[in-house]
Amino acid sequence: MSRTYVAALDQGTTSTRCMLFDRQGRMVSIAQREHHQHYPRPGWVEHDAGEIWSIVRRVVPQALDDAGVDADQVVALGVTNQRETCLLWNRRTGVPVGRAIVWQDTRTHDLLADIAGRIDPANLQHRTGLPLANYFSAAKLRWMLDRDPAVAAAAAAGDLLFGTMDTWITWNLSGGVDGGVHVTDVTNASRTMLMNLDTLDWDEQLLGALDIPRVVLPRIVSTIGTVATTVEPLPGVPIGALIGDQQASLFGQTAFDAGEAKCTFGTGSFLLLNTGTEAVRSTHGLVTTVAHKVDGEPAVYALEGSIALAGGLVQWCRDNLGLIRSPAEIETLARSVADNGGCYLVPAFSGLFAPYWDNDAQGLLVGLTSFVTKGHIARAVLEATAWQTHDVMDAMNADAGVAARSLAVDGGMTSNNLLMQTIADYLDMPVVRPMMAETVALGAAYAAGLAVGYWSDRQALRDFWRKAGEWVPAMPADRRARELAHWRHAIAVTRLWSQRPG
Ligand SMILES: Nc1ncnc2c1ncn2[C@@H]1O[C@H](COP(=O)(O)OP(=O)(O)O)[C@@H](O)[C@H]1O
Ligand SMILES: O=P(O)(O)OC[C@H](O)CO
Repeated sequence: MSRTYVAALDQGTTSTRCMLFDRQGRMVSIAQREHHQHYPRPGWVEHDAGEIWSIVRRVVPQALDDAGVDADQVVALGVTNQRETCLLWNRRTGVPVGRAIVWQDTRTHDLLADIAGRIDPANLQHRTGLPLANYFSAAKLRWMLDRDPAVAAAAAAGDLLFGTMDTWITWNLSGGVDGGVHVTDVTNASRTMLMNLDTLDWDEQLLGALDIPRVVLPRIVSTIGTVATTVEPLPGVPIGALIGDQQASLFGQTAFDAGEAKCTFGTGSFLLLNTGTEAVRSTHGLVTTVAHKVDGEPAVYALEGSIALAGGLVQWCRDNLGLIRSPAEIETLARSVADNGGCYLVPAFSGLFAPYWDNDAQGLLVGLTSFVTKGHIARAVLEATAWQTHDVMDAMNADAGVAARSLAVDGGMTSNNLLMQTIADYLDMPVVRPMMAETVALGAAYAAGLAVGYWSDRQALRDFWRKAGEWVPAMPADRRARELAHWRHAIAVTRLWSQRPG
């Protein structure tokens, strides 16, 4: 009998990758391609959903070809995705209405006050687990409908379909205009600001208040459970799981049980703590979200500290400032100096997310003197990620009522040893990285494999987890306290700048 595999499709903010995993949880192939980032105006970030679908059609067969695997050896496919990014498309032609609006986009800023007038933000937060912010999909959808009355009319008439990237890809994978399945899973739906956290269905009060026609919305399904069968580019494979990428990495780190956490450092950074079947409402600026749901079982929830900009700031140093030629160079540059030289950077490019939720904040670089070199700025760039992680961990500990003892990490930035050490120092706790750093795809594969019985239980998956690196805190407490005080002051100055005259 030929060997079988599970495929994972990871549609991220910067790229789309397809990976194959074997029964031991080992990655046997990977095919990856970047898509274009469109910045048509300040604060606007868009993706071309058609380009993303054409990339999916290339990377899936490529991953199989590279491993010499036939389609009938793939027992299941898991789809994972950048979350709040969303679009509308025509159900008869399959053509998107404009570009997808990306989670980092802030164009809906002025709409937020209007939404706050339609529904009390505290009520909104209780229902959805989310603070009123540009980040989530609801305001983006409202913006698309407001932009063009013809779009609003077509949506109300049922001619358009709405979706996050899991929905768009699944609809296309399962046949598109010829019977594509229009679904999203609970983890992605929990990022739209339209799903009720307790009923796990679209919230009628919110749809009414935001004037969203229910007919455009996908059906909400469980995370783990076959929802459709692929038609192309890989025919006849059960789609066993849909799962938001941060929830997928929680699953890939095998943080299945309440009390287990992880932090992923990619374009942004996302710290998630599994809270079990209880949807814990944060009182410290965190988001309540669905971690996963097995079909027929209660949902498992998580508390999340979302940081908008982490590795994306490193890319900005490369692309906009020309400070470095590759992300890895930021470490070399930062190591050229002993410390930050008094320089602090608050990367509030999309406002400040957790735990501050300041939609008006903009980025800030403070402490500049003639002494400061680009090495100090590189340090400040890395420290910004470390301090933001510190702040969300503080909030997490306060909400959970217990202090975490260590932090499991993954994502592209974890190859930066200086950053990992700085995080251990600032959080004053050990940081551990697993051998398999592609935890997002791994989590989607685990979820899809469990759905079709490829793996019989989760314990087998836990046994695959292997530690690859560990960083232990080595910073004197008085230095940490001094640096923290400076960082807090920089945050305060950022928030003061938010109140600048219009
Ligand atoms: N050595 C490094 N030091 C700092 N940042 C890095 C390093 N390597 C990669 N990155 C950052 O990590 C991000 C890519 O990680 P990845 O997990 O692939 O992100 P995403 O899933 O958001 O596309 C990029 O933003 C890049 O700038
Ligand atoms: O694609 P990533 O890894 O940048 O993740 C983006 C998040 O899902 C945004 O909420």
